[in-house]
Amino acid sequence: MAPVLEVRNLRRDVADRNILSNISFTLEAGEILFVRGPSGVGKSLLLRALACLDHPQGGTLLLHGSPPAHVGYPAWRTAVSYVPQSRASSLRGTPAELYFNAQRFAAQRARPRGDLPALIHDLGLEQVVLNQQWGELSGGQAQRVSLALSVALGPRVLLLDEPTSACDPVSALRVEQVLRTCGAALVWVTHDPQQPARVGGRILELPLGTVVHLPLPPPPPPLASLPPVQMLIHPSAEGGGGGGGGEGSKHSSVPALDGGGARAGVGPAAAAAAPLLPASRPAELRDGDADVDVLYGDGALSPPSPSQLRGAQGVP
Ligand SMILES: Nc1ncnc2c1ncn2[C@@H]1O[C@H](COP(=O)(O)OP(=O)(O)OP(=O)(O)O)[C@@H](O)[C@H]1O
Repeated sequence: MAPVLEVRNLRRDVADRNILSNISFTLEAGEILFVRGPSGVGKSLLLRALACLDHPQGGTLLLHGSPPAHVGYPAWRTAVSYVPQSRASSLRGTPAELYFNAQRFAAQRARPRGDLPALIHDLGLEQVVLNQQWGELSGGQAQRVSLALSVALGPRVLLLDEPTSACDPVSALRVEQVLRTCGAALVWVTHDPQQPARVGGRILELPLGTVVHLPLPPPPPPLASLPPVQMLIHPSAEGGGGGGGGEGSKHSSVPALDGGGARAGVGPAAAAAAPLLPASRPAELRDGDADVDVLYGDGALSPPSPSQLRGAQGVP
């Protein structure tokens, strides 16, 4: 059977400068490939090419044996989901609205979803973050919420650009555990020298593109043994006194989703694409944006219900 993702001799040039060449690897379902290399070597450019957000200057990409043109670009970006390092400053509205709106993309419809409230819990966040404005969230909160939304949308491959860069050490452990068990194959850019050994998998070393196998990691500590983040901030919260978040709140109700008429500014793919989307973006890479226009052109959206957030089925 064809691997989930196959990359052959990928080349990336920017402004007539060659950044990457001859990058090749395959990724099977659920596999983890860390990407390491010095700052500026081309890690983000690699992820963007894998997500078909930018055109590579050479090489072949295959998803289950099919090239992007056969899969279709919106379907490719749905299956191979890029999670940028930091939230796009253009994001408006709340994470719940963004998640709900993303599900209205044609390529996203009728796909199985993960349990978003459970992911929020496992990442050490309170459910209320789903209803806060993006601009009100801290960098670390926004990073984990973005991850939760991306995992809940159930991609085959997650492209992670330093997913723990804004996290405290306990939150980073939570992110690692959620990601390693989420079921998607992962391409994971990291600058943390210990992270690959903690999580396991393989390492793609840039710029040469050498792939190194890692020994099996020790079993991770159970999530329940990690202190909830709110306890680290407010030690007096021990015992769960009414906070409604953190470890004690897995099954606490999702707060009322009062959309308030605010609409998300962009969908996840468009948000990811924002920094490098010149007007001259090739037409074939733009077709996914039609959904964005539909999304913002069709009036006020109903706020998502708790059951919509929870999803009917597990992540594939
Ligand atoms: N839109 C662009 N225009 C011109 N040069 C760019 C563009 N995007 C990236 N580059 C250049 O390409 C190179 C690789 O950038 P990239 O962001 O992929 O590096 P990186 O390995 O992810 O770095 P870091 O670890 O610091 O995030 C850098 O020299 C960068 O300046």
